[in-house]
Amino acid sequence: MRNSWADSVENVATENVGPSGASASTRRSSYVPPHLRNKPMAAEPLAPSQGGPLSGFNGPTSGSQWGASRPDYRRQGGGGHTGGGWGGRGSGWGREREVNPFGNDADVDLEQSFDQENTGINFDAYEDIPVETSGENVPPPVNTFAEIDLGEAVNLNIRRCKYVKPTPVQRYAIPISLAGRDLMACAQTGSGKTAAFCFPIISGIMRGNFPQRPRGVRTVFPLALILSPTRELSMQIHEEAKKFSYQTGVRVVVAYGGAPINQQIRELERGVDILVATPGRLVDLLERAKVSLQLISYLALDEADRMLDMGFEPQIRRIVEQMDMPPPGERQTMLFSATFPKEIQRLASDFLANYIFLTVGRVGSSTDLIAQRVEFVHDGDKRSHLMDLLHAQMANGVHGKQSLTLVFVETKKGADALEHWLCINGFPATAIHGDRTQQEREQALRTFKRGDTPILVATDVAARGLDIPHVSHVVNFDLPNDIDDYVHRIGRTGRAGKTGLATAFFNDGNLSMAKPLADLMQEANQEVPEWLTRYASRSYGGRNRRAGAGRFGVRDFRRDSSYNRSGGGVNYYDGGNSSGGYGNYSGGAYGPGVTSAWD
Ligand SMILES: Nc1ncnc2c1ncn2[C@@H]1O[C@H](COP(=O)(O)OP(=O)(O)OP(=O)(O)O)[C@@H](O)[C@H]1O
Repeated sequence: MRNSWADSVENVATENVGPSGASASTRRSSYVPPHLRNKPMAAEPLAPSQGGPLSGFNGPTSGSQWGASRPDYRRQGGGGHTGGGWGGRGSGWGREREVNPFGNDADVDLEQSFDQENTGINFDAYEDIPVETSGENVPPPVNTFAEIDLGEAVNLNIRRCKYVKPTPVQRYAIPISLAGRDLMACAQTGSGKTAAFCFPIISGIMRGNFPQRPRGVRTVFPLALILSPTRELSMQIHEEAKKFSYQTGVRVVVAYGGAPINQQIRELERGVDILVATPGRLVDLLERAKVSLQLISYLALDEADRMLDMGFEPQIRRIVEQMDMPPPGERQTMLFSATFPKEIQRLASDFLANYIFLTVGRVGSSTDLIAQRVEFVHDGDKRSHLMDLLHAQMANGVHGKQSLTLVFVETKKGADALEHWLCINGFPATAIHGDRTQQEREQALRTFKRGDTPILVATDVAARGLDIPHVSHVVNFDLPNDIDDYVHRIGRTGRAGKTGLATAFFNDGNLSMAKPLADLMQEANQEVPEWLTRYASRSYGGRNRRAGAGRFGVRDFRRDSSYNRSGGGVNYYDGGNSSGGYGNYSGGAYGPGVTSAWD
């Protein structure tokens, strides 16, 4: 029996994070799940018996790791999966047929080698990108996928994805992760971070021998957990991870709020290796003892700075530190984002052990692929100004299925009102925000992606991570209050080496953004209007992470002279190196992020 959407209402309430940052579920803090009862909080984890993330990957040149087949362990736990054929890679799903995530494309071009260019991706755009690593014994980067031993099944999927060579963040992050190292990675929007954490996790699970999962319980024991801040981003990561793990025998399941939890539980019970989840729904599943984190060997936080800011931190700490997940050092932890304020780095370091800090491109910078314009527009003139932009786009043929426009506004009400106004003025539009049902949110994204409604009006719920092809123009109808949010918003265009345009409407209500915006545009070699420079030079205050930051924003906070670990001042970055020029970071005040329509 399928659950109705009404069933999920209660779960939505549980999932949503209130302005205080506490979810309904976190308030039920006295509840102890059955599998944790009579146990100390930090239960001793069942360490992977061999081949786990810390057990000696010999580096990209060490030959194949693919001798042994995977043990048939999944039928012990979850209780739901009865099909055979879990053991072999590429053996499909036993009696359950694995859906081909590539559709009809699955079998094309598999003979082609990685050397053959077959996509329109402009990798030259990334040629001179500055890269910096810090930490001990940083593994060297690779230049090609062929240099990395990800296994034949994953290699086939990389070809099916038409990835010809690794992006810069992948070149550095994948060898680091395959070597079992913890990683805090900062790379520009649209530069392929999802694959950078998925590939090592999938190949690690394929390579590893993990302990048998307990029999006779209905709790499931994933081996990897990927957390992301929004439902749509979790769904997207799930879709990507399914492609990367097609016919590997690695099973990926997603759990997010706003959708029926019972359906997700049934899906989990059929077996799960990699769980992709939003924090609120995961806490719910943990409290119901449907999921145990005892066997987690890999933890990835996408949009990690967002996950650790004021809105999410308590939930993340609860999941990572107060349930049954193995501690840092016994699991491998990877944090990824395009922005990483120093205060967040400091918090994040609690989750990591002897980690490597990697920056590809200037930390928190926008990519040069995005042409940025800023225009002075009074609030009352914004609609007609937007209309002018849209008419000009149409006149230039830049409108329609191949040329989507994403318009960011500050409030949910504002999103609804602008969507309505655009529609009645002849511009098919849709909207996405936190007050819409999950069905409506997904429908809005679908019609936008298809180009049926080539304009999407969105709150910040769509600001991070979403990879929507053909978004050619991002309009900041209302500017955010935080420059990092601006970076993520405009990053919905100019992805994977393609170019894009971002237009911001600025007025006296955005004074605190003047300086960070002018600095950011300058960094990205954009033309800064004189009037904005004048506003910036008046140096309005405001709670901005980047206010006062040096030219290249934040870098590894351990490099600060004030950083002192255990009073010993351990120098964690001696082994680091950099290519490309970084200026000196001169410190920046991080203020609390503005929580809005997040999951
Ligand atoms: N090696 C590659 N070759 C070609 N395309 C790639 C490669 N790696 C990733 N991509 C594509 O690049 C696009 C952006 O990737 P992804 O969504 O992982 O970016 P991201 O860095 O996570 O962005 P954001 O910071 O916005 O979350 C996707 O469409 C993805 O399929």
